[in-house]
Amino acid sequence: MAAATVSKLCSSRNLENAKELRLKPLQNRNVLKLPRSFAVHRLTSTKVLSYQNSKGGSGTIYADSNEVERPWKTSDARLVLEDGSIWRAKSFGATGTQVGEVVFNTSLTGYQEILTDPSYAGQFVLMTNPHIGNTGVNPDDEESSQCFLGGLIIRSLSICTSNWRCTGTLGDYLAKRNIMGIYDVDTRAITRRLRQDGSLIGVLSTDDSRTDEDLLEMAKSWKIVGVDLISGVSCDAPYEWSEKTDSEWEFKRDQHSTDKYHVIAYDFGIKHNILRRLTSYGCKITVVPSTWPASETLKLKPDGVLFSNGPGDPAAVPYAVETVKGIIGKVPVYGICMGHQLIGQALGGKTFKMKFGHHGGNHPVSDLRSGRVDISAQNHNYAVDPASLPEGAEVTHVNLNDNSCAGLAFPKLKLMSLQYHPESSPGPHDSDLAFGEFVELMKANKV
Ligand SMILES: NC(=O)CC[C@H](N)C(=O)O
Repeated sequence: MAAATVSKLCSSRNLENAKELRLKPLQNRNVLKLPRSFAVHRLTSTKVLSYQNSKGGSGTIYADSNEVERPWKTSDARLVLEDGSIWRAKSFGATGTQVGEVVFNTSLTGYQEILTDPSYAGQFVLMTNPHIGNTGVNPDDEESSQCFLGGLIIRSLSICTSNWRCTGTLGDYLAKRNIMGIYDVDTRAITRRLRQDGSLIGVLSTDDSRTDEDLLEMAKSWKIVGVDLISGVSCDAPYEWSEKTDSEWEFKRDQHSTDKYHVIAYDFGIKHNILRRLTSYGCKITVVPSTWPASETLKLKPDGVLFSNGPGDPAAVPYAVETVKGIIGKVPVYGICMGHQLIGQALGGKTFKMKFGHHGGNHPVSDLRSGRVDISAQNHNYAVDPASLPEGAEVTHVNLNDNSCAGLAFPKLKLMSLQYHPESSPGPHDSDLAFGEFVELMKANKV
């Protein structure tokens, strides 16, 4: 059908009150020009235009996406998943081609803290909250000095920012850090696919010269299991940390210890808020690289040792497990996420890869000792198998969504660990008291 015929059809008297008009694919022109009397309201999907004409009639026109002239960008990026599915999207941030594991995160807020969480190295984060970018970015919400993740996948990119702390847009922020982002993609459908089939590797590309088959091959041949990712995100040399939570955000003003406990914090990809919360609880912290020997740590005679969060497969970093083995039983220790998994292995237990993991700020966790339920922030794809743990190790917390192990203690070894994030950032603060528990563990060991 030629464009002229389409115009005639649209403006014909018969159609003035029409509610729906279906167009066959245009053969001669690739642009559909609507007659003046039709003001296009919006493009509700790539195939649907809603309109209102000057006579008060309104309705919907269906057309093939590349036959409609639109004032905004058409899809210029592809996400090719290892199952062969291809998702067309629009790009923002950096351009290029990137491979990674796709995980979905159910947090409603905190995208900047998620982007700077080093535990996402090697992964694309898909936000299930459809509206992202509305609060822009600011200098205070950084959880590390860099974005280590592979890319960001969102449904809708906010066209404006509104927040009193905002100093820039999400798009500019990602472009500056060379991180790819895509939007206008069906994030619900991808999430359902991941929930059904488990984690999938994907390739994001804005490069038209790469074929779908080429990108699929790239996705299929890439591996994340068995790869040491912590060495790529850890610091190079030890450093001191002394920054507390900013007084504006501090919510437990009077309860913190005034004693100073010296904590050595192993940086497997540590989030700043773990360091801030420990400092607020009265700790003096020395952060050390992932390869820092246990003997050097013990020489410093710390009051306690923290094993941090970090990306990737805990079974792929035997050197870190050896370090943990060399320290537990000698000083009080606290493990968070990757740190918890390494402790599990150091005790002789096993870790396994979950179907699609836990990522989000709304996971219920039960403390089996008190019966208390916390809503927690989580970000992990692996878990400790409690059945593999030796006698003396106790499961202290379980995730109420799937009963997986969410916390461990070994009182004789003065050891505690959590699979989730008591420091939140982003997420609820319910489990903040765990930092106090660690301080109590160090206190009891001192007297
Ligand atoms: N946040 C973390 O420390 C993640 C732990 C580990 N890399 C996992 O995915 O299970």
